[in-house]
Amino acid sequence: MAEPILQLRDVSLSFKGIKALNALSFDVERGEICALIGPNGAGKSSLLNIINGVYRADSGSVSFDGERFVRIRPARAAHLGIGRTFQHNALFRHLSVLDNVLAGLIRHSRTTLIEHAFGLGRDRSETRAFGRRADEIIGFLDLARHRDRVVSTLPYGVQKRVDLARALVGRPSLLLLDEPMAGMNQDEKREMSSFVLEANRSFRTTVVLIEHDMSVVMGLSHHVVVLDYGRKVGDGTPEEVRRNPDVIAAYLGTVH
Ligand SMILES: Nc1ncnc2c1ncn2[C@@H]1O[C@H](COP(=O)(O)OP(=O)(O)OP(=O)(O)O)[C@@H](O)[C@H]1O
Repeated sequence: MAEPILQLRDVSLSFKGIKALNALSFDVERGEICALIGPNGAGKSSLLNIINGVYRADSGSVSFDGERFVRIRPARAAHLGIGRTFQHNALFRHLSVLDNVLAGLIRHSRTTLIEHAFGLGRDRSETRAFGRRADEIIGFLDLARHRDRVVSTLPYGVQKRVDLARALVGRPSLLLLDEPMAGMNQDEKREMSSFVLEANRSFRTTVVLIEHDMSVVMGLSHHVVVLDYGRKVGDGTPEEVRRNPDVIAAYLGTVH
């Protein structure tokens, strides 16, 4: 069997005595959509922050694409192919959709400061290539009619799609989505789900997403991992997790 794209082994993290993650281990298979669920404060965002290097685990390890690390710098994570969106979108609100999507390529630039300053060959060809890639992803996410609009003037659901475009334009092999559907109505959630699924299928992007809406999780994911107080209480297919009594007690049975 192929090696999982992501392996977490005994990952622990504390904040001033609060155990955000407690000896957490699980695998994510290449090409799957894996949902991370659990009550508020269960440790889901902290885990994404460890995978893309925003936080350093106190102990344990993460292996991505065969490379094992305890701490990885965010720039290195992006370079290796880990893309990320944030819970509260971190877009440049006063810039256009196109400029925001192009910002997702900054870490992929090979142009030096000198080449950039003097508009030398590599700068010009890179600029053209980046423009093409940005337009491709803008088209893919049905954002073409918004391409030159300032982000702050767009509806919330469209802004979340711009955030997805910015994360996808770097062609990540692993895409981490922190509540991509938070605050959306049902139509917007359906639309966003179909774009996540399309990205997974068309680009073979492995997806790890945090989501609270169980109907979205059950409809979209191949694999569900359930956290409660930093511990794993469920790990399996959506059906297995739905039937797991520990999960029902920890999460599905509680008002969220
Ligand atoms: N930077 C931080 N400083 C201090 N405590 C933190 C920090 N980040 C997370 N925590 C704590 O770690 C625990 C896990 O938080 P985390 O945000 O990872 O949970 P979550 O499952 O993503 O929650 P939510 O669903 O509300 O986003 C919580 O007790 C939280 O208060």
